Amino acid sequence: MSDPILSVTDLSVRIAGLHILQGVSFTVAPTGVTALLGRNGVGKTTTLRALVGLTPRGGEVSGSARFGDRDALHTPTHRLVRAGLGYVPEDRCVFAGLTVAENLRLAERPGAAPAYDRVYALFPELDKRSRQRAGTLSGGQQQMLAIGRVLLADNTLLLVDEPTKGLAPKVVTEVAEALAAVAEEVPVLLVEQNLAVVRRLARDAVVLAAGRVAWTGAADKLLGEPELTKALLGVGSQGVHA
Ligand SMILES: Nc1ncnc2c1ncn2[C@@H]1O[C@H](COP(=O)(O)OP(=O)(O)OP(=O)(O)O)[C@@H](O)[C@H]1O
Repeated sequence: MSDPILSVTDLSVRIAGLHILQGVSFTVAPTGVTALLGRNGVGKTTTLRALVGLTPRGGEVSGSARFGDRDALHTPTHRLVRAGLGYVPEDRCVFAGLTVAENLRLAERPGAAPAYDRVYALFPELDKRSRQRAGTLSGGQQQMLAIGRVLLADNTLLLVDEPTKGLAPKVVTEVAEALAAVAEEVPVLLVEQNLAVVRRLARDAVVLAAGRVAWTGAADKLLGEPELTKALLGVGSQGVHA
């Protein structure tokens, strides 16, 4: 098997006196989608934020996260971004007062030609709405803008946090379809609560529990065993279809 694109070893994060991650180790394959799963509040977002150097001020991070020839935990965020690490945060973080086109322009990287063709082929809606203020887009359109922004550059790994959260079922399907297309080009570490989306997209799964990795393996194996799914995630997987 090819080398992982990301190898996380013994990642620990303490924030505000809480030992949230207590020695998390896992790898992300260089192709396809790896789902990072776990019950609410287990530390999935904390993991992604630690990987991109966005742990809240005062938080303590230790361990290592090998990304290419770097340790992501000891590399400033802007260098990681330049090295091809794309991050789509949970709250989307679009600039509400700016237009769609302006949001995209801000995401251009100096010295690299922005791939507007790729973004508009995947999300034609962004092209149509280029002059609309991002704050007036629907939740699904804002999510597309947040994903579109990272796709302007040639990334080698995307970290995507709960992209379907709060979206209507039809829009969940649209976003999942778009991510499936994205994942054909670039590997994705995906935090996702919607197991239908996980089933649709993920080949590999990593499950966090009590600050550690509780299970890793094939996503379809996890979701194909209702008792395992229930034990690890606290929810059933039956009747889950994207
Ligand atoms: N800045 C912070 N200050 C205090 N506690 C925090 C902070 N950030 C995260 N936590 C706590 O750390 C734990 C993990 O949070 P995190 O958001 O990583 O979980 P999660 O698995 O992504 O949850 P969810 O599935 O609900 O989004 C939670 O108990 C949360 O309250």
